[in-house]
Amino acid sequence: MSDDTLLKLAAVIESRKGGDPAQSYVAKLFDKGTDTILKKVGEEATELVMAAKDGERQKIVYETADLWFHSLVALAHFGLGPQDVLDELARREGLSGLQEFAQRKEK
Ligand SMILES: N=c1c2ncn([C@@H]3O[C@H](COP(=O)(O)OP(=O)(O)OP(=O)(O)O)[C@@H](O)[C@H]3O)c2ncn1[C@@H]1O[C@H](COP(=O)(O)O)[C@@H](O)[C@H]1O
Repeated sequence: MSDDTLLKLAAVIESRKGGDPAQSYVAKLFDKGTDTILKKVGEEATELVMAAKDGERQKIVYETADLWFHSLVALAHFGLGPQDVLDELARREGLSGLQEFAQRKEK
């Protein structure tokens, strides 16, 4: 998956806002709202942890894809997108983890 794939998927997700929940899984999530979307993010994170504990490499990839996908839905729900996250990661480039941590404590 390239940055482009993330951006294209985000555009599809955005296009599902107000769509028919019977026709689209993403439209169904938007229709159900914040609690359902955040619950899915939590579930997918847990499934990833369980796959990682089992050490199943392909399952780890599969569950990470589910987590990234549902995170994109959550971002869209809050009026954000993958570019916002990519910008934040780019901002951190070159900072050591310790510098990043120190900056956070100042906020
Ligand atoms: N990448 C995904 C994607 N990954 C996972 N899923 C769905 O996420 C759900 C995963 O949840 P679970 O594993 O918990 O399975 P489940 O118990 O059946 O899920 P729930 O119904 O309980 O939520 C499944 O229903 C998958 O189909 C996805 N659904 C859609 N996409 C992308 O989103 C696009 C738009 O999808 P629609 O809105 O359905 O057209 C698609 O073209 C895809 O590119």
